[in-house]
Amino acid sequence: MVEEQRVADCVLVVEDSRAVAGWLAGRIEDALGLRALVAGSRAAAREWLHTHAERISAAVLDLDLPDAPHGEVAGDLVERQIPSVVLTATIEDDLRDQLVAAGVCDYVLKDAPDAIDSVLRTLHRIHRNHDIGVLVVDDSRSARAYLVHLLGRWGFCCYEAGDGEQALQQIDAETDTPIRLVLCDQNMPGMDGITLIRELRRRHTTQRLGIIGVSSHGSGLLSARLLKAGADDFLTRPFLEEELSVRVNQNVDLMELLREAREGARRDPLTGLHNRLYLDEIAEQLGETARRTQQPLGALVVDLDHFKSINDRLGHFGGDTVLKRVADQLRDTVRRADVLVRSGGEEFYILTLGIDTAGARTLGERIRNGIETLELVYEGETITTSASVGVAVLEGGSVEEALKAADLAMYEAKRQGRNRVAVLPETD
Ligand SMILES: Nc1nc2c(ncn2[C@@H]2O[C@H](COP(=O)(O)OP(=O)(O)OP(=O)(O)O)[C@@H](O)[C@H]2O)c(=O)[nH]1
Repeated sequence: MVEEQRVADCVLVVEDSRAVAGWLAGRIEDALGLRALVAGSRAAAREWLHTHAERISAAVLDLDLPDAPHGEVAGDLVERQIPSVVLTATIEDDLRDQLVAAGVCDYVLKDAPDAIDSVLRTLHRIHRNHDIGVLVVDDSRSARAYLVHLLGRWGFCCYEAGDGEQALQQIDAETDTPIRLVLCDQNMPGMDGITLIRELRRRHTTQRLGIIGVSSHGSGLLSARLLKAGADDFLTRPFLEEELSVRVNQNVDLMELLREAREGARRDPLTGLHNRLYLDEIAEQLGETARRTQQPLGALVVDLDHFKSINDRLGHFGGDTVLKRVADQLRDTVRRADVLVRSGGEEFYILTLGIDTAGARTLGERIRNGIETLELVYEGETITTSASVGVAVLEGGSVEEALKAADLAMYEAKRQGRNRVAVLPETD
């Protein structure tokens, strides 16, 4: 690792207009959940840098300050390797070149209608990038150093590999900041870029690992070959520093979106719990872990009683409120390692490893009691609810078999009068 990871939760806002600074600080705190440190002059900015440098994740800079009218403050930030975004009134080519050469990572036109959104997007990226490892693969030490330098401006945590073999080892090695993106040169002795990309892609999906191919010979055919081998994007040398940052950030954005979409598809939007799709995906592995480690697999099916009458009385919004509260209660009751799923409607599944029948019965009873004693008030009306809980513990069985048995037990609990726990098969 060549760049030290910075644990930081503040953004430095350097702006001499109090009104603009206050407004920016508010938006940063609301949108990003980061603390904004405000400085109205270069001297004040230096004071923050003196006392808080380790906590500053990024900075937003006004270049025209009473005690530094020519953007001198940018140098103070760059010197400390703090990624900076400049808010500027004009962006002539000269100024742009000057800013980029000074090491500023982005600039935003003050008067642009989406200026604040651009600043927030850039700050979000920088802050996020601190947790993203980028592996730079190139046989040229100076080419690697240049890329690492540019990526460091954007907060990335960089790793280096001098050839394909090293890159494959690095990808599989444990690192403090997992490698999520590879920048891979095409022309390397031994394994070339295309071969390495093919191998990386065989091992990892785009969602897990982004790959950008870098080539020195700008032929369209080579770019196409890099993409066909599995790269998500490519860069042709020589490139503008801005092109690199845009491509890298957009690829990381895409991975983030894919991850969010995937995660969202596996969550129930009402309660925020995992859903059936998630359970189906992990079921096989969970059963396999139970068998391999010879741990019993406990399944609990929790079904609310007479939930239809709650909907009939309170309407669907009222019913939804009850479901959310029950979900919170279940979340608070199970252990972090347990699997908790809203399987549909008013039914929830819990899967837990290494529990015996007595323990699972106790857990079922705790859940039943927690739901019965929930303090629920909806539109001034006090509501009570209860649940029937089916419990099954299998040794060496699958998740499906455990849930089937727990489901039968849940129906037995309903049959016996509801608001109770039933265990199947009865082994006690
Ligand atoms: N508010 C709300 N209701 C839901 C949701 N999903 C399912 N339901 C309702 O849950 C009720 C389930 O009714 P039933 O299957 O008859 O079960 P029950 O009334 O709980 O009766 P028992 O399970 O036999 O005790 C139905 O009225 C569904 O419309 C949801 O997301 N929100």
